[in-house]
Amino acid sequence: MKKVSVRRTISIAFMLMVGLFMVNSFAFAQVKPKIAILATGGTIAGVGQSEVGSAYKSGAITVDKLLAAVPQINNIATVQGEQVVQIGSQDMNDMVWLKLAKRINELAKTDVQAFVITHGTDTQEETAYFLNLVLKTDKPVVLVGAMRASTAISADGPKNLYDAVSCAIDPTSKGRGVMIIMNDKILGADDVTKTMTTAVETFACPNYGPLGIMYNGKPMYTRTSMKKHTVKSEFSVDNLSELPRVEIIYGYSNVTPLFVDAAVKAGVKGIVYAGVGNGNPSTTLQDALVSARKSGIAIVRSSRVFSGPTSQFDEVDDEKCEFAASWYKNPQKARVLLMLALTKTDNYKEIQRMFIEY
Ligand SMILES: NC(=O)CC[C@H](N)C(=O)O
Repeated sequence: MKKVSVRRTISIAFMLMVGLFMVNSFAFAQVKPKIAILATGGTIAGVGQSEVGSAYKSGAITVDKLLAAVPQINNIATVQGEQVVQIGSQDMNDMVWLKLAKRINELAKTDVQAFVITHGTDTQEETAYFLNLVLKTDKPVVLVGAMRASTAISADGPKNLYDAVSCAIDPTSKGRGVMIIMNDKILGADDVTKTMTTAVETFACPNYGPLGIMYNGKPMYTRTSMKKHTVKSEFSVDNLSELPRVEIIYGYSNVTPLFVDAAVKAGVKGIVYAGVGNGNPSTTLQDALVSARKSGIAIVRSSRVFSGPTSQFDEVDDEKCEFAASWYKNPQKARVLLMLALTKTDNYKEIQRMFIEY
């Protein structure tokens, strides 16, 4: 009788342990968040001629190879990789933006919990800002790149990619708008820009400061963006098959209306003027921009100066000229916002409102 009950106790204990193990491993499998990594190319996928030289080809390796270099990611997330394009980001264009945005909006409706986009650094800030304005999700979306090719000594891509995944799967990253992770920093799409051509420490938010830092694989946030983005944005790519054409024209001393005239002739819908100082055009340039405006082209004044606002009511009478001032948007981000603004309106007052809100 005693023997039977001892045996029974042992077998019950054994079954309990097996049960516990199964529940545990099931729970563990459940805990790993599902993440989509959308690859577009860039130096992070770059292959160099040597480990020490700077010459390399960007976008040379695929998403699978990229992920194979960082097996640690499999410990923290279940990854679904997709190769969207395989380009240097100097070749990024509106069509890829629309494709990327539509794909993320579609995946956001599934059980994918977060998104990481690998991207070349040259135009990474523009893609980030575009997505920030058109994605209809509060699931975390993080762009990541590298300054050193994957074959270089001390390649920065693997750590940046691990940080990007860690940031994206963290519950505190929800609803913060699109972010860029580079070199331990978490940078908001509304302000982030590339500040040095070759350095690893190149991305910064010159006006608002970073959103936080990555520390031991965890995001430590110190700031939240006050600008409208993602689910609160009025812009949508749902019915768009192309974007209105907007060109950027650069300001300098002795500038002539040559490029404004060319833009008008080419039939652009908007011009961003990267003016000197507080977005100032020369007298002749201003006349050319006013006549472009009169012909129906939207004009936004921005600045070639690295930081600070291009503010209204300074040396240019924006009301009289029917211009909008870009405030904290640099010319390349101003172009993104103006393209989306033009999908809604060409009223300069409305466009000005958007430049204040986004
Ligand atoms: N560091 C980089 O990613 C630059 C490589 C390339 N020009 C690109 O932007 O894709």
